[in-house]
Amino acid sequence: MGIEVTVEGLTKSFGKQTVWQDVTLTLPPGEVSVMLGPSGTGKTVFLKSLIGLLKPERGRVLVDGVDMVGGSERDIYRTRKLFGLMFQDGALFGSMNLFDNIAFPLREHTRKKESEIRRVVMERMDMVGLLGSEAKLPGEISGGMRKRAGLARALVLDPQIILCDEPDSGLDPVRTSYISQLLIDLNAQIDATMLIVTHNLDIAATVPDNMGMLFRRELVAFGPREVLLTSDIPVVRQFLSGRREGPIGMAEEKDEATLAAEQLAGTATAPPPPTRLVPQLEPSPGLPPRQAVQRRRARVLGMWDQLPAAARTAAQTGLSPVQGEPA
Ligand SMILES: Nc1ncnc2c1ncn2[C@@H]1O[C@H](COP(=O)(O)OP(=O)(O)OP(=O)(O)O)[C@@H](O)[C@H]1O
Repeated sequence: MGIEVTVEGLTKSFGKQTVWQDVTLTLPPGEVSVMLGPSGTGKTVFLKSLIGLLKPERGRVLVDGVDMVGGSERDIYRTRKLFGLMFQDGALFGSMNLFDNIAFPLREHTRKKESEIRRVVMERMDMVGLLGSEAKLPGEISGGMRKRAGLARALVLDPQIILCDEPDSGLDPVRTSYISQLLIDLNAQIDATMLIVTHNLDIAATVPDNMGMLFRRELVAFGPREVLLTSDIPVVRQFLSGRREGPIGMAEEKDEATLAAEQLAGTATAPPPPTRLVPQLEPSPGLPPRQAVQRRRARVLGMWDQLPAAARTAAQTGLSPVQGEPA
């Protein structure tokens, strides 16, 4: 099962610019979470802070008993091996074919024999639908294939936590649907804790168990998908409905005058949240059920009293796949 990631009071600045402050959340083990937020709100900086590549000034990131912010370099380096990272562009080496790109972490970090490396690489290439493309160079394949290769490479060290930075960037809607399904299928197969950073509304609606949103240097919300998808927090509504009306402007925040004009015109708010949610994706036929589903069900029922009424209503259908409604 994937490992829990606990973030406590995290604050990151570059010089005088605070990217975000006092971010606190827990990524539940084996569940899929998505972090949303307008461009420039520090989502990539957040991912890099989780693995200790960037150092926040305050707060802790606890992974398997190690603080990825203040722990020793030795502990951080060792714990980083529990993570698989998929960057926006796949971050592949242009001069290496796909096989060698995907084999790279195994050759770098393990003493496995070439025969074993071949077995692992082919298995992961099969998982992401790239068998037969071993000899291709990154420049010879499509953006979607590069992303899948990046994902295969993120998987070779059997990560217990997977971080994906904008898996949809540069992909058409159909390829994005395939990537969404692939992420759910991977979760069913390896039960890893996953955090996906994205702007994509389809991914947000169909993939995660939990969602969060960064805006104006704060974590606006983080919780079960039902809470965010039915939220009436203006910035969350605006983002999820993809409208201009609301607090997010072209330069992230609208100025006071624009907001006041919208209030006057009665266009300041996004439409109300939906009452029924688009169902979350299921693993493809033939794959095992996601183990996270039952754990999450128990977790959400445990916080039932604290959930807003709209989230409870939305959760009632989604949380009762077997029988009976949560009380
Ligand atoms: N190494 C760095 N040095 C200085 N500033 C940085 C550094 N890395 C990121 N930033 C700044 O931090 C802010 C957040 O950047 P980040 O890339 O995390 O945003 P994002 O939410 O991922 O954006 P997008 O959705 O457009 O990818 C930006 O203002 C960026 O310029």
